[in-house]
Amino acid sequence: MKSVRGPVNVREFEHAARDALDPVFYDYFASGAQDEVTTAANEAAFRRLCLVPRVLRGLGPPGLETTVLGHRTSMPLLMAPTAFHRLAHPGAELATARAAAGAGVVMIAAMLATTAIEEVAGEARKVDENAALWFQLYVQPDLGFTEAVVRRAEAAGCTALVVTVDSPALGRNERGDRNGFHDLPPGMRCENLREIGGDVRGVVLSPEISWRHLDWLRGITGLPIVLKGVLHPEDARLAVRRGVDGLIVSNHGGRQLDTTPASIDRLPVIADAVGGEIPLVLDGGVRRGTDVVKALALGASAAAVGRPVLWGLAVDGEDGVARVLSLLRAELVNALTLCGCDSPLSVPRDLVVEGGGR
Ligand SMILES: Cc1cc2nc3c(=O)[nH]c(=O)nc-3n(C[C@H](O)[C@H](O)[C@H](O)COP(=O)(O)O)c2cc1C
Ligand SMILES: O=C(O)C(=O)c1ccccc1
Repeated sequence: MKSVRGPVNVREFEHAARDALDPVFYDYFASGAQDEVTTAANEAAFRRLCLVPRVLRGLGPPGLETTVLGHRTSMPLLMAPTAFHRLAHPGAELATARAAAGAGVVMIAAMLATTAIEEVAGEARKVDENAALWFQLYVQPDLGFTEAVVRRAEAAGCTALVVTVDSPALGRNERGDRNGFHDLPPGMRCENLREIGGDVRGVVLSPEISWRHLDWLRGITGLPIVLKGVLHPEDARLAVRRGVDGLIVSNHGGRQLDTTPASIDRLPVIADAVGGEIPLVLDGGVRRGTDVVKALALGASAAAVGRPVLWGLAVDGEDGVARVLSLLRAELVNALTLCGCDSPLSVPRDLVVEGGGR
């Protein structure tokens, strides 16, 4: 039998990416904060959770199409925002955007991208004129600058703002310290930060950012606002009360506060707190179709992937990202079928039990 060339799952993509990348850049992508307890916990938690399939349900093949925040998506998987795609591949965010648009999934473009949001949006639209692009924002104490960035995202046609709220300071990245990696290499800039010179060191992750800034943001833009990085049910309740449109249950891939719980382990309490009022997206450690099914069962409308996209990009640019997305799509079809589910909306809570649970 002819063997398949290239990685056959996300884990193999990571290994291939490690071979392809400058070790300093690989460390930047792979690392978590401090002891990387949370980064490891995210994946470990999915392995601990078990699926209990239903049988003889007589269903057809599952359809994966669904909506998140009113946006149609070809599957319940989004691209989480990640900074600095140019470190992975010269195609950078343009390659990622083409792959996302080609696969019909929402790309959440990072404020700290190495390609301008206008160019990313233009490229996505060449592939699919209805391609969905959301914009991730770090609210800056300089509100004038923050507003300028929001206006650029709006003008580029982004259809939601993802406000990252788990970053009142930057997590302590010790691999970066060891490697002396604190700035982009020459020739690379944060193209959404042109107004402040394009230097990532100009970005302020400030503990002064508060719900008042959210109210201000609500007042200056009509875009739906999604908070990224909520882990406490009380914050989820406050978000609903403040008119937030969606939440990403996330610990930033373990890159901010180390020793937070695995994000999938927080999903049930957050889902209880919001009671279906607003959609939830889960990210952190999603590496398999079965992981997506677990997130759906525990209350998410969709999951999102960060590093898997970067591994695909590092291995083969747009084609590598496209391959990662198609592997996850095929795994998701297979997992839903084996679970006895025919759509992302019909994944019951009792499909998931703790390891050894009843
Ligand atoms: C290299 C890298 C850069 C990231 N940059 C950002 C960022 O600029 N803004 C943000 O909100 N989250 C950022 N994240 C966090 C991701 O959006 C996401 O929460 C996380 O990667 C999910 O975990 P996973 O990598 O295990 O899929 C970054 C993650 C990585 C790995
Ligand atoms: O690396 C990250 O996870 C991230 O969000 C970030 C934050 C500030 C500067 C560069 C990247």
